[in-house]
Formats: sequence, structure tokens, C-alpha cells
Amino acid sequence: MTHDHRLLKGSAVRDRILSEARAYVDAAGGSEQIGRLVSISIGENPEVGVYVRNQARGALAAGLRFDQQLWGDEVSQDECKQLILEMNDDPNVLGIILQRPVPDHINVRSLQSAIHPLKDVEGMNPSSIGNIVYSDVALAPCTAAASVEMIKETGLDLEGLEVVMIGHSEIVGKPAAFLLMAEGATVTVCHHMTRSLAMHSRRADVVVVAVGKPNLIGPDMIKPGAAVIDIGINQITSDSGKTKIVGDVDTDAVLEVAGWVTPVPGGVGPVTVAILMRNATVAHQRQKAAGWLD
Ligand SMILES: NC(=O)C1=CN([C@@H]2O[C@H](COP(=O)(O)OP(=O)(O)OC[C@H]3O[C@@H](n4cnc5c(N)ncnc54)[C@H](OP(=O)(O)O)[C@@H]3O)[C@@H](O)[C@H]2O)C=CC1
Ligand SMILES: Nc1nc(=O)c2c([nH]1)NC[C@@H]1CN(c3ccc(C(=O)N[C@@H](CCC(=O)O)C(=O)O)cc3)C=[N+]21
Repeated sequence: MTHDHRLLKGSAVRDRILSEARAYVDAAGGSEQIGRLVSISIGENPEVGVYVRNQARGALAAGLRFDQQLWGDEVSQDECKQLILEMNDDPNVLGIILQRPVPDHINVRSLQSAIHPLKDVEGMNPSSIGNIVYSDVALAPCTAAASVEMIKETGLDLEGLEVVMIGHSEIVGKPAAFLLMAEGATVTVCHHMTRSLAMHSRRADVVVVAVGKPNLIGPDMIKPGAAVIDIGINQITSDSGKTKIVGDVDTDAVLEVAGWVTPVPGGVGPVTVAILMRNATVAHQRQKAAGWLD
């Protein structure tokens, strides 16, 4: 059997989702009529920096205002919580994104819980993420939702599909597993205690990987023709001293075996950003329905 081996880029999916978000914003009267998105980074981190830059671009494309805040390492938990509560009450704030990771002295779960569910555009408040268990997936964590969009882009039917999710973090692996179940896939979740990653991944029609280790997934771990969705974002320094971003998959080698591989950069990342803008429009609809606006 021959397979059409190819790179599955995120740009077409991103453009479609961003233009849908843009149409919503335009219909609502444009950026001045809609509150701004606030991104909170606590301390500096290169992977977060890339994300925030692309969020600012995505917001521009969707016609949303974007307020990029960088809080110092020394900020206290109480100060963070106070600032978030003020944003909850500010009608000019549409949504709040709390970038991860945060410094060790900050309790990220408590801050995430402080973001009002109607302003929680990442769907990461425990009360929002709980909806996913009920297959209520309209506003899901962005990267998890992006990986489902990329699988759909292959044209594979998710019903009954054997999907192996590698990584089980709160923000990616766990919500992705629930979204995939909601689509009818049979999902196996692997993590660092899994005895043989390859034994599981070799059986899969689709392998989704979100670990944060370059070259974790090689060609011997993939079934011929399978789809490989690479979520990893790793900044590495090459021998020449230049930094670049790679995923968790040995992309060139895996392309020889797989049916589809998402590249890094240019795969899941741009779609993640677009989903955030879509989530912002969903949050706006919900705020309107709750009587918060006008
Ligand atoms: N493209 C995008 O939109 C996004 C990309 N990312 C990137 O995705 C990657 C993962 O992010 P995130 O989920 O936040 O990271 P975490 O560090 O929170 O989670 C990593 C997960 O990988 C598991 N793991 C670690 N080592 C292995 C191993 N050898 N085999 C199998 N599983 C392993 C861990 O399991 P355990 O907990 O059991 O140790 C954990 O569940 C990072 O590179 C991050 O930068 C993240 C968010 C968005
Ligand atoms: N609360 C929270 N939610 C997150 O979703 C989250 C987070 N914190 N912390 C950091 C990680 C990382 N992450 C990225 C998403 C998109 C790109 C992205 O757009 N990547 C481009 C990069 C292109 C370039 O190099 O500029 C691409 O892959 O093509 C990168 C990184 C989200 N994360």
C-alpha cells in the first residue's frame, strides 16, 4: 500500500478560524465595541514569549485589542489575585490569559480559579474545564482544541479512531484526551510512567505528543500511514549558536513512515493562537447572554 506522506501545516486552519473570529468581531461593531484581551506573564520564559508574540498578531488579525502584561518575578500571590479580580470587574476586559509556567511561589491553580469563568478564554478555570467531561466543548483549552482541528484536517474519521495521547498535563494532554473522546475516538493516554511508549504508539492511527522533549518520537514508534500531531515547542541552540524551535518529533525521519506529520514551527502552534481568538468570541457571546454587556 502506498501512502501520501506529507507535512500537515496549520496555516489554512489558522486562517479559516481567524477569519471566522474577525467576522464575529466586525458584526459586533469592531474592536472598539469589544473589550480587550489581557495576557498575563509572570516572569520571563522563551516558550511563553513566542506564544505571546503570536497571540498579539492573532488578535490583530481577528480585530481584537490585546494588552500584553509582564509582571515581575517578585510579585506576590495576593497582588496577582487582586489584579485579576479587578480585571473580572472591568467591562473593558473581554478575557484573561494567564501564561504558564509561573514562578514557584505562585499558585497557578488558585489564580486560574480567580479568573471569572465568563472571562476565562483558555477554559482553564477548574469550573470551565469540568464542562469538557460533559462533552460541552465550545470553549476548551486552546492547544487541546487545536490538536483536534489538526486531526480533522487529515480527513480521518474520528469515530472509532485509535488515538494515543503522549503527555497528560492539565493544559494539554488531559483536556485533549477528553475532547478526543467526545469526538468518538478510542484514546490511550501515556506519560512518563508508561512502560513502553513505542508499544502503544505503534498501534495508533493518530499519535498526539505534548511532552517537551526534542526527538522523543522517532520513525520506529509510528505505524505506517498514521498521523502524528506534534505539540511540543522546544527552544534549542544549534552548534552555530543560533536558537530555533523544534517539536517533540524527529520530523524528517517520521515523515518517511507516517501519513501526516505537523511541522514545528508552522503546525499546531498557529492554530492554538487562532482558537484563542475563537474562544474570545465565544466568551463575548456568553457575556452578552448573561446580561453583562450593553
Ligand atoms: N503548540 C502549542 O500550542 C503548545 C505547546 N506546548 C508545548 O507542549 C509541550 C508540553 O507542554 P505541557 O503539557 O504544558 O508540559 P508539561 O511539562 O506540563 O507536561 C509534559 C507531560 O509529558 C509527560 N512526559 C514527560 N516525559 C515523558 C516521557 N519520556 N514519555 C512520555 N511522557 C512524558 C509528563 O508526564 P508526567 O507528568 O507523568 O511526568 C507530562 O504529562 C511543551 O514543549 C510545551 O512547550 C504547550 C502548550 C501549547
Ligand atoms: N496558559 C498557557 N496556555 C498555553 O497555551 C501556553 C502557555 N500558557 N504557556 C506556553 C505554552 C506554549 N504555547 C505556544 C503556543 C503557540 C505557539 C506558536 O504560535 N508557535 C509558532 C511559533 C513560530 C515562531 O517561531 O515564531 C509555531 O509553532 O509555528 C508557541 C507556543 C502555548 N502555551
